[in-house]
Amino acid sequence: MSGEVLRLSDVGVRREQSMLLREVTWTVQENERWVVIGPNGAGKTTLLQLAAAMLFPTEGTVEVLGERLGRTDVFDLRPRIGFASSAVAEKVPADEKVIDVVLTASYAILGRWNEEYESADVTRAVELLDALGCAELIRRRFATLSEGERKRVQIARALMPDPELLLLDEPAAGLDLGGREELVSRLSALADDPMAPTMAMVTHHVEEVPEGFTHALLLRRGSVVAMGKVDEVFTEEHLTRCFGLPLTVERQSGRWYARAR
Ligand SMILES: Nc1ncnc2c1ncn2[C@@H]1O[C@H](COP(=O)(O)OP(=O)(O)OP(=O)(O)O)[C@@H](O)[C@H]1O
Repeated sequence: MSGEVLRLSDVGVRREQSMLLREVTWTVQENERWVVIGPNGAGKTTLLQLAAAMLFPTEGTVEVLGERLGRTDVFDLRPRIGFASSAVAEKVPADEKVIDVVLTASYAILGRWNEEYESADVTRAVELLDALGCAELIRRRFATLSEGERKRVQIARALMPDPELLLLDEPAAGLDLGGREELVSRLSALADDPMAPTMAMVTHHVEEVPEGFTHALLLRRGSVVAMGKVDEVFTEEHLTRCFGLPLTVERQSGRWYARAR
């Protein structure tokens, strides 16, 4: 794999008359932690779905973990990728127990049936839930959890198969201030963990970028506005262009803040 986890070359995604992404070229190296940021409708989820091998490009090429989409069996590739998104969470059966939401990721399925799990799998699921502050939720039904609790369980599920690439689509969406801050701090700890997989996270807000994230890609209307090291990308000029309004941007104690000028 030569240290390269993702390579998109001149990628376009077309749906009917619209280009959801155009001429996107993006490379992610092993151990990098990326944030993909942009306004509503910029194409962030579309980009993450390509990285998750859930979508094929209309133009250009996508290589994930050394495998070229269109020339590889995505059913072999997907278990190597941890993907947490509200679209995945919506597919969890209403009466599924939290422990099973995490355990079933070993088979890349949603909804426990008659599969057998080794005790090592159960131990790993419990440890991951514990690390994400969900130890007391293990026997609860997923449908009864709060939004913040669900987000943390989804991240535990995404980590369960020990993925080489972890993709998080808006992990802090819908959380209150306390929930957001707790999640950002857990993601920051994960970003600092040298054993954690390469990561890419989608968000609308620079305030949600955890300390320890190394790179950023700014998207607007399907095109890349800027990409590279976070410090070089999160400038007033770039973020103003990305969100289409004049912004003041500050960094304090490793976190970023933006407001309209
Ligand atoms: N099947 C489709 N046909 C036409 N347009 C589509 C289709 N799917 C998505 N789009 C449009 O593509 C654009 C990009 O969608 P995408 O979900 O990737 O954006 P996003 O940056 O994740 O947005 P948000 O921040 O609002 O979640 C949106 O304008 C969306 O309406």
